[in-house]
Amino acid sequence: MAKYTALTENAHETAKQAPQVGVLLTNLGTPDAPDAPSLRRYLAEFLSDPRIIEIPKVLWLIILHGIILRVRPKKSAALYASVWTDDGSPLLAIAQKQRQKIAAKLEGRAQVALGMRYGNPSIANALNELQQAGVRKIIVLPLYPQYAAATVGSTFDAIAKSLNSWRWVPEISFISGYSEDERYIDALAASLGDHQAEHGAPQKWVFSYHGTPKFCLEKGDPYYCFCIKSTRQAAFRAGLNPDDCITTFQSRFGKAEWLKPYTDKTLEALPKEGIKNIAIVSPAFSADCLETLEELEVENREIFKHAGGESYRYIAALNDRDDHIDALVSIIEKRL
Ligand SMILES: C=CC1=C(C)c2cc3[nH]c(cc4nc(cc5[nH]c(cc1n2)c(C)c5CCC(=O)O)C(CCC(=O)O)=C4C)c(C)c3C=C
Ligand SMILES: [Fe+2]
Ligand SMILES: [Fe+2]
Repeated sequence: MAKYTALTENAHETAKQAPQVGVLLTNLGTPDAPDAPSLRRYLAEFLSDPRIIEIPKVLWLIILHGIILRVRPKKSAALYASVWTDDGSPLLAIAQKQRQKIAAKLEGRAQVALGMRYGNPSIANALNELQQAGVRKIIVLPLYPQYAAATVGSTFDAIAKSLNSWRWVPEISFISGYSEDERYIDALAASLGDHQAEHGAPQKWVFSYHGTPKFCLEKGDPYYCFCIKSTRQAAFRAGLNPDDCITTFQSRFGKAEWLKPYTDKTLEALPKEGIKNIAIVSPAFSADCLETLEELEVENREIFKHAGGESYRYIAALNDRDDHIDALVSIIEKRL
C-alpha cells in the first residue's frame, strides 16, 4: 500500500512541476534529401495514407509500388533539388523558424514542438518530446489554414495513432483550420497590400490553392468552400475589387477530376483575354514549399509567359512574417 501511495505521489508531483501546456505545430512534411531514395521513402509514406488516396487499398498498393514509386521519386527529386537550400527543404526550414518564433512568444507559458505528418521530424517524436517535458495539455495546430480531410483530418489520425501507446493521455485541443480567424485574414491581406505598395496593382490577383479531387467536395469536405471564402475575405480586407480576384486550384495528382478552375489552364487562358499582368498568391500554404517555389514560381510562370503574359509576380507565403506569427500565437492563446 505504501509503495502504491509513493508511486501515485510521484506521478502527481511530476505533473505539477512540469510546464503544463505543450503546443504541437505540424505541417505536411518533406523528404530528408532531394534524392530518389529519400523521395521513395517519403512518397511511400505519404501516398499510403488513405486520407490522401481514397481508392481500394489493394488496388492502390499495386499501382503505388508497381508504377508510381518506380517513376516519380527520380522526377520529384530533381524538382526538390531545384528548390533545396543550405538549410534543407524550404518547408522544413521555414517551419523551424515559425516554431522558434512562436516558442519565444509563448516562453514560460508553453513548450512548443514541431512534427511533420510524413517524414521527419515526425509527429510521434514531437509528441514524445512533449511527453518527456511532462505536459498535461497539448494544443495541436496543423499549419493548414483551410481545413481539408487530406491534411488536417490526416493529422488528427496521426495524433490519435501516436497517443494510442500513451498510458496517461493528455487533454488535447485540436485546431481544425483557422482560415476564418480575423488576424490570419489581416496578415494575408497585409501581404497583398505590401505587394501592391511595392509593385502596383496587377490586372488580376490570382488566388491559387492546392487542389483536392473533386469527389472530396461531393462527399462533404469543406475545403473548397473555405478557399473561396478566404479569397473573398482577404480581398475585402485588402480593399481589392472582387472582380479583379480569381480563385484557382493547383498541384493536380493522378487522372481524376480535381477542383476547378485549374491554375495552369487559367494562366494559359488569361493572356488571350487581354490579362497580361498578374500577381499570384497561394493562401493554402502557410510556408513556401515545392508547390509554390517550383510549381508557381517556375512552371506556372513559364506557362503564363509562353501564352503571351508579360508580368507574373508570385507573392510569398506568410512564412515567418511578424503578423503571421502574431496571428498564430493569438490562435494558440485562445486555447491556453
Ligand atoms: C495545402 C494543403 C494541401 C492539400 C489540400 C493537399 C492535398 C493533396 N496533395 C496530394 C499530393 C501531393 N502533394 C505534394 C506536395 C505538397 N502538398 C502540400 C499541401 C497540401 N496537399 C504541400 C505543402 C506540399 C509540398 C511539400 C514539400 O516538401 O515542399 C506531393 C509531393 C510532391 C511531388 O512529388 O510532386 C504530392 C504527391 C494529394 C493527392 C492531395 C489530396 C488528396
Ligand atoms: Fe499536396
Ligand atoms: Fe506540384
